[in-house]
Amino acid sequence: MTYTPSDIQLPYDGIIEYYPHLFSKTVSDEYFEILANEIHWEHDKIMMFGKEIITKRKVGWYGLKPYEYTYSKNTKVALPYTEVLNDLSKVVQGISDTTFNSCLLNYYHNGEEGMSYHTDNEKELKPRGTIASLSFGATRKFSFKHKVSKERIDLQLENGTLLLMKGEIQEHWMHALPKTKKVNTPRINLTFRTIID
Ligand SMILES: O=C(O)CCC(=O)C(=O)O
Ligand SMILES: [Fe+2]
Repeated sequence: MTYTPSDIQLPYDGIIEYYPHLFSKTVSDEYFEILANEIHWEHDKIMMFGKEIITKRKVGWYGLKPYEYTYSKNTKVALPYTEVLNDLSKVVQGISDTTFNSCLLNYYHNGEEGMSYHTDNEKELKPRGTIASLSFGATRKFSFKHKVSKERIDLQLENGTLLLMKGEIQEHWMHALPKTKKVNTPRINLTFRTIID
């Protein structure tokens, strides 16, 4: 099966590929349930204004090896892929023509949980490596903001959507999952990544 991305693009300095309905609603709902139940979800610790904060959002970190991943001065050791993570990894690898070895998962209980502007440029990651982001559950707005021009591009990430972030994008564009009072249901996001071995 070949998949065609939508024609949504960043105007310059990086590439996205956006696949609005990679999975049907039925299949996506099944993935949501399995991931909600089987992932070892933990609250995340981040540094904010020099203080350690425990997020309401929960995270999971999985890999083909027990990779260590440090962000905001917090180190996590990857758990082994589950069967579903293995299946999803194969699907996104086929579409993106990339080999991933790890997956960061985020569980947002509702719209009051989000992620502020950042780039996925941790030193463990392969430079300019593609990142594949799968979304299940509630539709949420996802925003890109250019570091210099401040131009903003918004997408809606629906249940069963795939977003690829490619090339130099992390050097020039930040991304965020803005908080919103309009969403009362949970969302799970998976970002498949390549850690340098
Ligand atoms: O939940 C999302 O869509 C974004 C997650 C994200 O940016 C990250 O995990 O680095
Ligand atoms: Fe990110």
